[in-house]
Amino acid sequence: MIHARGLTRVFKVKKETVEAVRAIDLDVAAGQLVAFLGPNGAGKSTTLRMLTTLLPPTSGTAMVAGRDVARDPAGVRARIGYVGQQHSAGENFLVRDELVTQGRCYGLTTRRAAARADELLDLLDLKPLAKRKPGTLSGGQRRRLDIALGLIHRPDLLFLDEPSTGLDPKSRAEIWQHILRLRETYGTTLFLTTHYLEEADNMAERVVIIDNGRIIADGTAEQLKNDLAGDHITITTATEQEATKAAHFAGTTAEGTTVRIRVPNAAAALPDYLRALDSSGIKVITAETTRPTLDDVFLTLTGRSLTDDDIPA
Ligand SMILES: Nc1ncnc2c1ncn2[C@@H]1O[C@H](COP(=O)(O)OP(=O)(O)OP(=O)(O)O)[C@@H](O)[C@H]1O
Repeated sequence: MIHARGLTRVFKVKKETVEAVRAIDLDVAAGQLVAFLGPNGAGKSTTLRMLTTLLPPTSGTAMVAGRDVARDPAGVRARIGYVGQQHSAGENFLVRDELVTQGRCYGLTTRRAAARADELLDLLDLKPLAKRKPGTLSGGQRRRLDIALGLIHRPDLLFLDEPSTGLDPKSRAEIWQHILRLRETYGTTLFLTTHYLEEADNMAERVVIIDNGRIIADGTAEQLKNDLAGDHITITTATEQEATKAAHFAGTTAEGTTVRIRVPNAAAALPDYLRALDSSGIKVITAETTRPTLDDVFLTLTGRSLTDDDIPA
């Protein structure tokens, strides 16, 4: 559904050159749900804008929904939907009328546009709001309308830029329910960016991480966590000397009275580690095991946290 090779975008701002996206290769199969992650300024939006024909690549190629983004942008646009960070509905029409009007813009007959509007109002639980103006909807309702508008022409592939950002936790959960439901109903391929790592971890079947314009990891969340981060065992001891000794056993260093070690399977490794410490006379006060997060994956790869807002663009 997406095949990009050497996709690159360079911006020239006065005398400065910004390499926003650097020669990325990306293949997404039909029906996949891919979460595209990266810190601020990593190149997510620029990639999305190139794949959706909103921005021409500086070099490289991309076939999206079977069409070339450079040679046949109109063909790409007819086959994809794009839900950007800005709202897609104006304020002039009521919700259902907006859907019908945008359907007509895609060349649907009034009858077919109306039928499609009703189908989407149903799918996205917007039926009771059909006669409201978009400006009167809540944030979550408005986002559902944006998604409905992105789907009006039955695209095979839907791009969503930060679909859950700015919503309260309940509305975020609802948006995800709807995203999963539309995938189940239509088999739509979904490519989305998100800042919420737990969402990517729980919902996406594939996670692609971009940093500094380059793809640095690509796989299922489980694969990435197992291969690149591993489990952790954290113990605390009564004294710093004991912690230093306990850390030495595991080939690491202690922080005060805390020792944190990385192992492939923490639940299996913990009993042996505790026995070894016990037989050396080291008294362990607390012990816990933790599974890694996608942030641990990013930390391993870059030495920085994905959730760190201070990461320079
Ligand atoms: N029109 C532009 N002119 C100059 N530089 C740009 C332009 N658009 C993006 N950039 C730069 O390209 C880099 C990538 O930006 P992009 O918006 O793709 O990042 P992002 O990963 O989407 O970030 P965020 O999560 O903050 O939206 C940044 O350094 C940004 O400042």
